[in-house]
Amino acid sequence: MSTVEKYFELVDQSQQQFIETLREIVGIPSVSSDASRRSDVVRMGEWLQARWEAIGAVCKRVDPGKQMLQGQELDLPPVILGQYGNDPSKKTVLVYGHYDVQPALLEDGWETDPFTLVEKEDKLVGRGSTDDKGPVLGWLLCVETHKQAGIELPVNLKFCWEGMEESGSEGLDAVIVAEADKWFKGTDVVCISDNYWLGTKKPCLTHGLRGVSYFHLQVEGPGADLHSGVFGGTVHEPMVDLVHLLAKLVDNKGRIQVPGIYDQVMPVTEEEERTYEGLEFSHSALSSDLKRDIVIHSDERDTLKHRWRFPTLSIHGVEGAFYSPGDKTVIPARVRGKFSLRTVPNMEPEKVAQLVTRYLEDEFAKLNSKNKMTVIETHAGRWWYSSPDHPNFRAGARATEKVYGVKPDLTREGGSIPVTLTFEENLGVNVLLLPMGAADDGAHSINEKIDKRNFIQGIKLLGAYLHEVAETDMTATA
Ligand SMILES: NCC(=O)N[C@@H](Cc1c[nH]cn1)C(=O)O
Ligand SMILES: [Zn+2]
Ligand SMILES: [Zn+2]
Repeated sequence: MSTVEKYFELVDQSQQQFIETLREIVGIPSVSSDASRRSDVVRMGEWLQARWEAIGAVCKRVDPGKQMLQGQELDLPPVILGQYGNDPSKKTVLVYGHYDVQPALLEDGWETDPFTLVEKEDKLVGRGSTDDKGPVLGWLLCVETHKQAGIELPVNLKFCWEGMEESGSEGLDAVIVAEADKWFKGTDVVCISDNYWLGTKKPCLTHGLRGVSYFHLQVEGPGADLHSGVFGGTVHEPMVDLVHLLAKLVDNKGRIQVPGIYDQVMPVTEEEERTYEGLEFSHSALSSDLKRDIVIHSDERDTLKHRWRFPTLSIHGVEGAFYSPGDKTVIPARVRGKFSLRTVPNMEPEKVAQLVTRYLEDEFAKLNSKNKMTVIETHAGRWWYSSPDHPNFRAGARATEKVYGVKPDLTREGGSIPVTLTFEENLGVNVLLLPMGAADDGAHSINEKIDKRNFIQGIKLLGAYLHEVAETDMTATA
């Protein structure tokens, strides 16, 4: 039996124990966007540091500074840097993941408490199970299992765990820039497990991500909320202005209405057209996931293009609006609409912000409103595109074949992990995205889950990848 097979066998034997550990960390509600949960985010980072140190990793906790959140000044959660092994004859792999999660409330529609991991048939349901606690834990369990089995890790492992990814990775870029020639020195390749398969059956490797530019559109009117019976029709209502402006941003076919926004978008080439062929992706599976057929496009390739390589604009919510049950006849005094654009090659965030702001100012001027409008860009992360023709991807493909017995699809992703580009640019090495979860996991949604199979096979995949990297000449071109 080869060392990798021995590792696989031990992973299989440890399944229930691995699930219990996932249960423990899903139970830490590390929601980075909620000031009242900040101590839980920090606790989660400290949990990871303690567990890695317990197996002999050398860790460094970096506290990246402060932030203002919900009117409070808070310490940003720690970035946990670490190193396991320091053998100059081995390659060094840097892995990244995030230990914070999206908010989740039972009343959002969860069938069970979001922060209690529930085993439901073949699923492990709980906030963070797939995004990104399952994969982050996967790396730890992979190394712990090697140690327990007496199998030498074939590479040196560096890691970087952050607690602000779901809130724009505030503070992280500065840490990476500062540590590029220090903590991260000697890194040969980077691997990130924080995205999903295209479908539910076939694994994939990912070589592109969209960027994200997030905006708050604030409209301020009277000094306090007003009675609509007394003031309706006699004052400029902030909500009326806001709804009008939000409706001007995008049409119901997904076409962004901001002039100039498509000018920087790279045209589709014939070579790119071919990359959409033969992928595990279908509208019927997508509609069944969505529980209703609400897909805009009729051609599957168009859906993928609008997910991967065209910009999109989504409206997320309105702060300050009346949203409780009942019929309160209020005119809200100040409202903030929140929306974001997903950006693609070759869009520049600065240009996007300029176009969006100018357009909203022009549209607001047409309203002749006496309210005050402000456009605030709260965070922006850049898109990333890389050629999959690199030995790091070949190592990922071989590992996938070993675990799943199929060649992985090559995909891009509609979501954003801005740190990917920061690593690539500052460390000058290739980055592979190696997802663990499947398309129907419901990341950011209610009832988020990871299939037991993906979790367990995923832990094997991460280990197999490290063994493949060790045997791959990272300087060889195809
Ligand atoms: N798994 C990656 C992910 O979910 N990324 C977030 C990043 C983000 C940006 N702003 C807030 N969160 C995403 O929405 O793509
Ligand atoms: Zn994530
Ligand atoms: Zn996420």
